[in-house]
Amino acid sequence: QPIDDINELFKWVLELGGEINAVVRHNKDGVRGLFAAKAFVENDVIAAIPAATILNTGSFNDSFAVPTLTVLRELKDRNSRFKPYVDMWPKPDGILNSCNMDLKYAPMWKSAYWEKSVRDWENHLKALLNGDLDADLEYTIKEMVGNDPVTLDDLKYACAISSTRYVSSLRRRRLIMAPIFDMANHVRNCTSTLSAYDRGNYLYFMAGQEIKAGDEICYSYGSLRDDYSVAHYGFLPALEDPPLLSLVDMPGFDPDMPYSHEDAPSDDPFDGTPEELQAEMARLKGIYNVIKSTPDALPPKPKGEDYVYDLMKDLEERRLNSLAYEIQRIAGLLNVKAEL
Ligand SMILES: C[S@@+](CC[C@H](N)C(=O)[O-])C[C@H]1O[C@@H](n2cnc3c(N)ncnc32)[C@H](O)[C@@H]1O
Repeated sequence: QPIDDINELFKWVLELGGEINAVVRHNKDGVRGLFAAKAFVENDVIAAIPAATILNTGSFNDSFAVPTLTVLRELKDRNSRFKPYVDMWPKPDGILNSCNMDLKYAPMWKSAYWEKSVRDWENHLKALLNGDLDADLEYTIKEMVGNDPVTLDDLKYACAISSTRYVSSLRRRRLIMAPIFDMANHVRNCTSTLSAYDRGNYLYFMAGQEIKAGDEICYSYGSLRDDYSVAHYGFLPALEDPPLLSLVDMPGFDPDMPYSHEDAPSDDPFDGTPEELQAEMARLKGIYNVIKSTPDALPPKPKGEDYVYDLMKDLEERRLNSLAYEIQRIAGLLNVKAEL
């Protein structure tokens, strides 16, 4: 995630009437992020982003093809009016989520749900490329990008860019991509907010509390569980204490219910009658044993050689730790010894 072209982006946003009280640099983990250029108190404006710089990537009801093709259109258009913004998007090797994860990693999920999800994304994007979905789509590839050649990798990249960067505002119920704001990295309990898009033609990014000059500015992408965060954003959030079960390992997880940030699963620890606790402990042990006994699909690699491999192994370790923690907690309630 380079920062060479950041001045062009800032210049463009300011020329179009924006205000930016932040700078972009890499944080201690090497991740590009947004940092306070001055001290803020609650409700101070971190950035005022003019409407003319915001990319509208479709409605909540549109298919995945709309944000994907909107981003692809701007990537392919040499005269895009969003060029200073497009130039700051991560390059294909600097972005990862289910849209562009190589299928060789799919078995590393050790979860039927997530493995299917990654394979489904590839199949959707292939169907989009082949025109198999045209009759069901809001826009076809040709309608959006004309005669420029389009590859599966182009679609995977555009899909990953849009789905890791769009946001919605309370008033304007669209998927929108807002420069500067979208440089803020995730912190689960971050209090900074995005205005509803109801004051003038600006989207305001506002401090949720005091922020010291030079501190990294965060935004909460929601209550991301580790597995959900890897699938949708390609990173593991800060470790929680006590550890949180992965989304797919939670007692109420229903593979047929789409996940919604507004209705995120509860963090309240499971409780019930001794029979219910016994059943829950057995369910968790079952998952734990399946993960432990599933052989790795890829040969071991030294740490630091392959980002995706390391990420998937770290996710597996976190999953096992959170399962072990929860099994032990329930065993404590039942006054029995947890055998793992
Ligand atoms: C909206 S962008 C944030 C800005 C991004 N770092 C950039 O330079 O373009 C979302 C992406 O940033 C990265 N990211 C966000 N929060 C992160 C965090 N807490 N730790 C590591 N990477 C994070 C992930 O790659 C994610 O897909």
